[in-house]
Amino acid sequence: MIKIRSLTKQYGSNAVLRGIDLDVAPGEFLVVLGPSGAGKSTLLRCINGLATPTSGELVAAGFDATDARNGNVRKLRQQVAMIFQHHNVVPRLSVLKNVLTGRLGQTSTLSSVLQLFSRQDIALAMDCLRRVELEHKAEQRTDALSGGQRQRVGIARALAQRPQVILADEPVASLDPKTSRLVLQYLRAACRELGITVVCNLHQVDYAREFGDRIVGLSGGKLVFDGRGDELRDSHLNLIYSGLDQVKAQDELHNPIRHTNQSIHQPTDQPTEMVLEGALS
Ligand SMILES: Nc1ncnc2c1ncn2[C@@H]1O[C@H](COP(=O)(O)OP(=O)(O)OP(=O)(O)O)[C@@H](O)[C@H]1O
Repeated sequence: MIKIRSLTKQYGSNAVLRGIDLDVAPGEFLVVLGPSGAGKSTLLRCINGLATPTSGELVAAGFDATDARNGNVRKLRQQVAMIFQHHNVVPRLSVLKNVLTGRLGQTSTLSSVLQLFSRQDIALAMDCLRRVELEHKAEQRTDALSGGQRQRVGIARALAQRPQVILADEPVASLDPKTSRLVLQYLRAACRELGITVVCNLHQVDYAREFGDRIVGLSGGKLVFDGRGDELRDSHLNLIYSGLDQVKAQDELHNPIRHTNQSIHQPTDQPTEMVLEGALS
């Protein structure tokens, strides 16, 4: 479902992703672990076209994610939904309307502008709300919900897109442990039932072991672990969380980054918030 080869991403002289090779199978729940600044968000942003890779190959849901042309990115994002740490729901809209915004990419421009949704879209949105057990809140304003409930609305919105892939960027970072597990349970159950592939960035090793079919560890922009939760040992965690300097030093020794030969993209990628605001205006 996702195929990544020799992927690099540089922001100016900052080499954030340094040669990622990764395959994610259809229906797999993959967790990405790594310290702050390891490049986890950048990896997800490359997968759904929010950031343009500097070099390498990246195919997601059948689309070439290195092709930054508008038409291609739009089609890619229809198939690759995103869930964010801060929910990114619109507080003043009802829960149902928030979920329906997941259908905007599939409706005509006029319908989107007028926020006209078909009966099928509304039925689909209600089904997505049922999967996160929030159908009884459909007509409530979203700002009346708790943080955990808002994140469940975020999951329902992603599901309403009917994507092949969901990318979740630290979806439980601002939630308490009990709520975090509940949210991850909803995400995993819905994706299992619908056969959706998930790539989920997490900071919590326990949740990674509990929910991930597979875990990859990212450190200094390189993958330093790839295996099942029960294969993840303390030595791997040391490499993931303390190995930043070693990984970079080894890389400079064996595979120096050729700043002169690469096309270096300036940090002009679209911020996440802008994309969402654009979809709702
Ligand atoms: N748009 C951008 N412009 C310039 N630099 C960026 C941009 N986005 C990310 N970076 C840089 O890329 C590096 C990796 O950031 P990224 O957000 O991918 O890390 P992360 O592993 O997701 O961290 P965290 O766990 O804190 O979210 C950081 O040094 C960051 O400053």
